[in-house]
Amino acid sequence: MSSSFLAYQPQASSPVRIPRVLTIAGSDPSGGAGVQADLKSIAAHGGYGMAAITALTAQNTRGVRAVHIPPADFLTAQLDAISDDIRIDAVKIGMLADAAVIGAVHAWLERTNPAIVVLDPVMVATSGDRLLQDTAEAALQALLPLADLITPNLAELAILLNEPVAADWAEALAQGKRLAARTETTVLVKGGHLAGSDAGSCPDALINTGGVLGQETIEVQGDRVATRNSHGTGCSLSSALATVQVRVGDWEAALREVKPWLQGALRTAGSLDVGSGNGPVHHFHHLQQTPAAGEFAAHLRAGATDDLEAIYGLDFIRGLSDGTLPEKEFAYYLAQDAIYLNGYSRVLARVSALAPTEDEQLFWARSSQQCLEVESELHRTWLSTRPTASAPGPVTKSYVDHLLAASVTGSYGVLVAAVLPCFWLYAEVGATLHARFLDAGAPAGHPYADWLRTYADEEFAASTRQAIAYADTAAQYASRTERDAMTRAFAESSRYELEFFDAPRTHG
Ligand SMILES: Nc1ncnc2c1ncn2[C@@H]1O[C@H](COP(=O)(O)OP(=O)(O)O)[C@@H](O)[C@H]1O
Ligand SMILES: Cc1ncc(COP(=O)(O)OP(=O)(O)O)c(N)n1
Repeated sequence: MSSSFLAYQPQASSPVRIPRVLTIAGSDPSGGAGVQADLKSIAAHGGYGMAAITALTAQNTRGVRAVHIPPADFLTAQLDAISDDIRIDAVKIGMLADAAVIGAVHAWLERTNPAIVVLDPVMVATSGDRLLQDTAEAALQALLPLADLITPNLAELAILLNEPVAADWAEALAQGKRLAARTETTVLVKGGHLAGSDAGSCPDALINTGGVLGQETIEVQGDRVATRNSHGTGCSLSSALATVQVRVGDWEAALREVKPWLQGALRTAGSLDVGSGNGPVHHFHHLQQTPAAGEFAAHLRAGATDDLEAIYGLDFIRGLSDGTLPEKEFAYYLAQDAIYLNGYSRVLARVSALAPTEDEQLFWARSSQQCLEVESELHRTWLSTRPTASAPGPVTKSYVDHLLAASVTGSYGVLVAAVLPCFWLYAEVGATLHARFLDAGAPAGHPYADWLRTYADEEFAASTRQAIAYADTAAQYASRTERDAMTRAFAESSRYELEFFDAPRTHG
């Protein structure tokens, strides 16, 4: 047992390993804001989340349809049930709905005096719907001094000061200072709704007149993420700050940790594909470790290097290139290729069926059809004058079986990775062979000249680039486990590409 483990005792004064954070807020059934966002945000920062619900909203990403406020006594019952039993390391307060609810929260805070209180003075949703009755504003003002951190957006800051909304960042900071002075607490001024010449960035600033911060104003700059999926950013930010503050005990450090996370949550929000309005942010984006665009494709290509080198070293490839390949082996290769293409076409049809977008569905369906066309063209031309084996050889059979097995996993990404080497490695080998043929002066008597010329197909090269891009995108949406399975499926198919080129020598 480590000494730090022994030092840990579950007493009121003991160090906190997992912050127990209570959100007192409204419910958003669409999961993007309110307690639902808070609980995700708390969990995303390693906290244990609890929720006492102040109000039920009927809302989605397009707006709020209705609000139901249960009796304030019942909120008190929820709060007491928690504080009578559980040590609360931090409290985040969100939608308070009306004066009776605020009264219940006010009384409970005074009774329990939690160590950390973050108050997000939710008044109006971004959709424009009111989340606090205007008759409750005085009660809210009275609650502000009980918080350790207040996190108003620009509109809320203006209402709390009874002033017009700040026209720029400098004015917002001045308003923040006035609110901090009046409430004698720390204020986080948020730049999410900045307009005009300041709208290019998204700064936030901690302001405090009472010496809690290192300086009176601490600005943390941030890039503005171009997205409409910002539903619940305020809720997510305030509950994340409450959670991290338990661990680090310093508002500036907490903000510097949370802000990049929130930017990532905004950047990846679109991948959630939730709703048709202002969608939610992706609270758990950091767990997915999404690869950057092109990164996964580069990883696959690097993994195929050895197989490609081995392909170039094969007698079959050398013979095809310099024209010394025995005709019998070429015929075997063509016959097996035709059999393979038939199976491959069926697998591509399955990829099309699993595709998440219409563009991808069309691409794979077209590729499936083209495979059949190439197969019948092979029979009509190259194979019409050569004896053909109608049974699949052992490599052809194993390769197609591997693809069929990948197609029953049900994962689009795994299947795309499995079919990709037949595009990618084939296109690279083809381009190299064609270039070698041209470098040799395209000798007229070369027995495989016509075949080598087919490798100069720009349409196939373009399809290959598209297939690689689709695999790369699929990896960005995949879990780490699925990406590993994609890597394995690609590697196995690459190996079969190598064996397929060698099969005429070993089985032909
Ligand atoms: N488009 C954006 N890009 C980056 N950060 C943003 C964006 N919109 C909001 N934020 C950040 O989200 C947090 C919430 O800000 P804001 O939108 O002003 O509050 P609210 O969600 O309460 O209206 C702040 O840290 C702000 O800087
Ligand atoms: C139940 C509930 N609480 C709060 C909000 C407002 O969320 P917020 O994080 O301030 O951001 P917007 O979604 O308004 O941008 C809400 N909508 N519902």
